[in-house]
Amino acid sequence: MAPLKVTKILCIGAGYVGGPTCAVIALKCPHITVTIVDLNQARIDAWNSADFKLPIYEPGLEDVVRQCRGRNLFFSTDVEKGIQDAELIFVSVNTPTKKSGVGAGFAADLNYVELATRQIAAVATSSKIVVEKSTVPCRTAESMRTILEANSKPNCRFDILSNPEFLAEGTAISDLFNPDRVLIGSLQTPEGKAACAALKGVYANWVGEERILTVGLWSSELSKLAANAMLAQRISSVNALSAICEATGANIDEVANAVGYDSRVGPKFLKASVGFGGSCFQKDILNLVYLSESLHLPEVAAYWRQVVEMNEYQKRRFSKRVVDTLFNTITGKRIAVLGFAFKADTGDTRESAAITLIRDFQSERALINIYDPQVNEAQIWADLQEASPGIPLESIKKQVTIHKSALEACRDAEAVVIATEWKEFKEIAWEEVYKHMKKPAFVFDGRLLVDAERLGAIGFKVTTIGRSAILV
Ligand SMILES: NC(=O)c1ccc[n+]([C@@H]2O[C@H](COP(=O)([O-])OP(=O)(O)OC[C@H]3O[C@@H](n4cnc5c(N)ncnc54)[C@H](O)[C@@H]3O)[C@@H](O)[C@H]2O)c1
Ligand SMILES: O=c1ccn([C@@H]2O[C@H](COP(=O)(O)OP(=O)(O)O[C@H]3O[C@H](CO)[C@@H](O)[C@H](O)[C@H]3O)[C@@H](O)[C@H]2O)c(=O)[nH]1
Repeated sequence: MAPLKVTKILCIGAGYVGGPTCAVIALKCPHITVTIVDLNQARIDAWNSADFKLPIYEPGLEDVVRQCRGRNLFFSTDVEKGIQDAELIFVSVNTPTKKSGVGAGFAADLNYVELATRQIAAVATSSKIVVEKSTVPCRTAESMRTILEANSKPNCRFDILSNPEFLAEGTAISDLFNPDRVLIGSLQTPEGKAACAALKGVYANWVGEERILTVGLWSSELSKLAANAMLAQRISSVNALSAICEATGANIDEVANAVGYDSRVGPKFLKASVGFGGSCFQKDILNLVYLSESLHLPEVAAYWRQVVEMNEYQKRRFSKRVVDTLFNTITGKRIAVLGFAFKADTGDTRESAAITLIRDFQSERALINIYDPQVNEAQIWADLQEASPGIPLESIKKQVTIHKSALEACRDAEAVVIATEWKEFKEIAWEEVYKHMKKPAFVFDGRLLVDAERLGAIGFKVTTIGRSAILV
């Protein structure tokens, strides 16, 4: 069966994945018309804004959108028209952890995927390739196929592919330009293979064939969960070792470097931290835990669950170290938290370790100053409110202040806590910060970011994750 040459693509979901991924497809494939739709009008308005104030911050994204928007890249809320026109549809909607019902706290909430699938079935009047872009549990494509086939019109067939996304926020555009691999899963039928070839043809416009892996549907779905679980496992492993370093005098940077030199281990993703955050790692591991339990594999479930438990322990351990070091109480003390995003180069705050730390400091009745170069105030207040249900925003605002610069946030503080690895925190005028802080002035580096010896020489008392003594 000759593969279809795709000319019209729709993406349902204009979020962190759908937006950048399909903008890059539009850039690299000028012969393809790409439309990205979302139910969220404000989000679509931001993608269409005249001054390119896009709804997500991602280095290089604005440049891509400037080149294609209005040419072969369109953003819209007209989901139905988008479905009717497209030959290939990416489903790139959110799949958060379920908050209630069966599997609450572990299983993925597939409601958005199901609603999008039902809408495709209801509206489509011609055959479509439907591509699962969202991260989903193994065998979700089967449910999508059942829904589509049960609701399809005559002469309308649907082929389902799995094409999980591996981009990391903050480096999304370079990851998309130059991916380690593109993974496409399909049924191993002639129709499935033809659909797979059609999608492969899209990526082949800029990705070398040797990096486009084609596999079975279920392997593709599971590979996405497996990749995230193994990446997060590396961080939890190094964070577990950081606790041993703090207790023994070993230095986690030196240990990670020595271990990473082994080519079988490799140097990447071994940076000890205050804990991993982001919308994916925890959600996807919990999803894997739920899948393992559903398959009656309790030992496998317990193994992966420990990766998340170690991450919680790491956050708790860090907050406690702050309290212990500040003479066992932070009540009424001013603490500057530098960074609110879950990692540098993004404005995304989902599952950010900073939120947990601030909540812990709030419950110790500290006064907290926050500064982040990208996260807007409204987002910070929304996250803090969600983290402390039942506490009115006015009460939170009595304890927490948001500042417009690091210097301002550190003024009159007793301690600075580095929660996100923004490069600008490395380059702050630390001498100036020191002058304006209460003494002794403490720095807690949760990201192995600053030069502890240099700060020590200025006069700071520095506590670094994975290092034992306070440097004076
Ligand atoms: N964020 C990442 O870095 C990343 C990376 C790889 C994979 N993923 C996965 O990709 C998926 C999407 O993640 P995201 O971060 O882009 O989520 P997101 O919340 O930023 O975006 C999802 C968008 O889908 C829209 N939506 C939901 N249902 C819809 C419908 N029926 N019709 C139209 N729009 C609809 C929402 O309004 C939202 O704007 C998730 O499964 C996630 O696990 C995320
Ligand atoms: O050595 C490291 C590396 C990362 N982190 C932290 O881990 C979290 C996640 O970082 P990263 O993986 O870089 O960002 P994400 O955007 O969450 O990307 C992950 O999750 C995506 C969503 O599934 C996948 O597509 C990506 O491949 C996968 O890296 C962040 O809080 C980082 O600060 C560390 O603490 N130490």
